[in-house]
Amino acid sequence: MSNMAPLASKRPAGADDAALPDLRVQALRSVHRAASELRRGTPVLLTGPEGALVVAAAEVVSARSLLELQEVARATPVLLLAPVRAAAVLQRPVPQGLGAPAIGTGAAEMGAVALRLPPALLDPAALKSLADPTAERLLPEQPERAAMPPCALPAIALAKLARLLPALVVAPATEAVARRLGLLSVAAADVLDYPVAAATSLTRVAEARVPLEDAPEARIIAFRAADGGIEHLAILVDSTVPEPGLVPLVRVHSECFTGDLLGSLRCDCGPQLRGAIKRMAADPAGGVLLYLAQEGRGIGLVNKLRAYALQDQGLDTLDANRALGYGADERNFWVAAEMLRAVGVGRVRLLTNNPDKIAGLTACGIEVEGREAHQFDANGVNDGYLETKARRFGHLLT
Ligand SMILES: Nc1nc2c(ncn2[C@@H]2O[C@H](COP(=O)(O)OP(=O)(O)OP(=O)(O)O)[C@@H](O)[C@H]2O)c(=O)[nH]1
Ligand SMILES: [Zn+2]
Repeated sequence: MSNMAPLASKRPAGADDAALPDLRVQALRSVHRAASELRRGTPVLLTGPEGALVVAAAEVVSARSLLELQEVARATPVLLLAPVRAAAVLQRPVPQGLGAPAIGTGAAEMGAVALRLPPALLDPAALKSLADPTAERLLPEQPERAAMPPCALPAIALAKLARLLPALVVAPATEAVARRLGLLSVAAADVLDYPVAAATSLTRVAEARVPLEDAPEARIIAFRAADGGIEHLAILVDSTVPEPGLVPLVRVHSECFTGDLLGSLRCDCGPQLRGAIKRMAADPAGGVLLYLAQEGRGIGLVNKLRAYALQDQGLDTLDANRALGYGADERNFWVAAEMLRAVGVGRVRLLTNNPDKIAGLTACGIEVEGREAHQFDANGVNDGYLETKARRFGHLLT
C-alpha cells in the first residue's frame, strides 16, 4: 500500500483531466463510488493482498443489506470500530495513548478493533446503537472482541471518507459471489491513497470577480478533484496576488456551516473568516483565503453535530471526535498546498494559531515564511472550545 505513489506522480493543479493517467482517475472514481454505496447502506467489496472483505456501514445498513452481506461472507460477520469507540462499547478503559492529551492527528489515532456479532446484534437497530455514542444503548447482548479481519484499516478509512461513523459490519468475502450480486469492488490501496490522489488531481473549473463588503477586488477560483467530490475555493482578496517580491497573507479555512453561515457561537470560525478577509484587504501584499470543503476538521457536518451533542454531555471538542471514532483532526492540507501552487503562491505568511497547519503546509511543499496570530475574543459560549484548542491542540496564544 503506497502512500507515496501520488507524491511520485504529482502534477500541477490546473492541467486538464486528459493529462491524468487513466488508472489514477479510475482509482479515485472507484473510491468515490464505494463511499456513496456505503452511504446508501449497500455493502461493497474491499480487495487487498490478504484477501477480500465485504463491508457495510453500521449506522445505515438495512436488514436486506445485511442478508446480502451474509450471502457474500465466508465467515460470520464482525463489527469493526475505532479503538476509542470499541473501548466505550466494551465498557473498558480507553487504550493507552488514546485518551491522553495529544496534539492533532497521528498514528496513535489509527487502528481498529473487531467485535463478535452474535445473531441478536446482527440487526440494524443494535448496529446503529453500537456505532453511535449519541444513540440510545439498545444492546440485547454485551459484545466481545473477535479476531481482526484483513483490510480493517482501509475499511475504517473508507467509512471516514464517506463521512459516516467509522463502524462497519464486515466479513471475509467470496469475490465471485460479490460480482454475481453486482456489489462494487474497490482496492484497499486506492482507499488509502485517496486523500493525496484527490488533492493532486485538482483542476481549476471556474473563476469570477466577486466584490466583497470588506474586499471589493476579490476573485473566487473554484477547484474540482477528478473524483467529482465537492469543490474547494481559493479567494484572492486582492486582484494583484501574488505581487512579485511580496509574500501574501494566507488563511487556510475549513468550512464551518454553523459558524461561517449561521453565526454559531460555539466556535470562532465566523469572526476568523470575515476577519481574515478584512486583514488581507488591508495588507500591502494582499492575501489568499482557501475555503476547504473539510467541514468539522474533516469529519463532516453530521458528525460535527454529533460531536456537539457529546460536548453538551461534558466531553471537549477533541474527546468528542474520538468518542465518535474519529481522530482529533482529520484534515488533509495537500488540497491547500495544491491550490496555492495553482495560483502561483509558494511562500506564505500564514494566519493561524494552529501549529499543525504550519507543519502540514510545510510538509506539502509550501514555504511558511511567518505566522501571524489570528485570535478573537471568547464570546461567552465558545470559551471552553478556545481553551481546549490552546491546552490540547497546542494552539499558540499570541
Ligand atoms: N469536529 C469538530 N469540528 C469543529 C468543532 N468546532 C469547530 N469545528 C471545525 O473546525 C474547523 C475550523 O478550524 P480552523 O478555523 O481551521 O481552526 P483551527 O484548526 O483551530 O486553526 P486556526 O483557526 O488557524 O488557528 C471548521 O471545519 C469547523 O467546522 C468541533 O467542536 N468539533
Ligand atoms: Zn466553526
